[in-house]
Amino acid sequence: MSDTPVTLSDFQGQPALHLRAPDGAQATVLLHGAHLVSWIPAGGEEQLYLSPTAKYGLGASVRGGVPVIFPQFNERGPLPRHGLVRTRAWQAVESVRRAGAAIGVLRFTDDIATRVHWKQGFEAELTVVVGGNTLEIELAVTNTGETAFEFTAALHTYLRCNELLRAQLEGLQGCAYEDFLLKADGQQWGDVLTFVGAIDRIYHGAAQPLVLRELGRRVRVAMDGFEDVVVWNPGDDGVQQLSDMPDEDWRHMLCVEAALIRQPARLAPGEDWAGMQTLSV
Ligand SMILES: O=P(O)(O)OC[C@H]1O[C@H](O)[C@H](O)[C@@H](O)[C@@H]1O
Repeated sequence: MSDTPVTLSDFQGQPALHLRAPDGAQATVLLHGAHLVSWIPAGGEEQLYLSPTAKYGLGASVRGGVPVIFPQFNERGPLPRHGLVRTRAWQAVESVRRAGAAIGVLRFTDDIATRVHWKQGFEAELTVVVGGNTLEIELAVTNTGETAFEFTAALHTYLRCNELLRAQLEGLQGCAYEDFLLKADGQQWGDVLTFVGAIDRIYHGAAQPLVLRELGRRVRVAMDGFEDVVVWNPGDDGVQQLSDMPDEDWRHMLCVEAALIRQPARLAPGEDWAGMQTLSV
């Protein structure tokens, strides 16, 4: 029904929450991984990149949208790459409309499969708020166990680009970064980052918001609670190693990830943490 803010729908054969604000702004979140796969601002067009050859279903990590990374970023620790929750089913726990926005909340609780890798009790909650020209994504984590734990995390957002080679990312001036490809540290001198191919950097201490700009459009990316920003694109060579992305598509996406990597968060039993990424056009 058109005035229902959130409906359970089907996306590529997967159960998904479809959020629709009164002004027509929309977002779609798979229960699998609490993975956002689409965001269309009011009166606008799709702002996220989603690979047309993405894989879905049991155990798959979806190429594009917003993967939720927790409790370990990449291979920086003993756990599976990018953690334990992006390939698991979450539960839809709440859907409401407030102040012109549609809101969906999904939850994941530790289980026997996560405890095989990580013995901690935890609850992760993803809240998605869509309305007008804005999308808010909040990740909250609670330590529900008996012992303290540390974690790293990210909202691994794939922004859509018309042409990456003519796009620029602004707002990282002065930030220190770790370059994963060059295995070197650096510092961003100019305010404008442009792209010629692969990039994989973790920036620290970003001024906010960042702006991804290209001819005729721009997307702002603000962060709260996430201290790092990962900027990733596989480039021409790297994309050929990805079985779930067409070769030419590296020019149509840029990951600008709200991340917590350099300084992991530590939660004592009963404590919680939350971080938010806000996208706006
Ligand atoms: O292919 P995935 O496991 O989804 O990882 C995709 C990318 O994620 C992050 O951006 C990392 O910084 C990259 O090193 C990694 O290649």
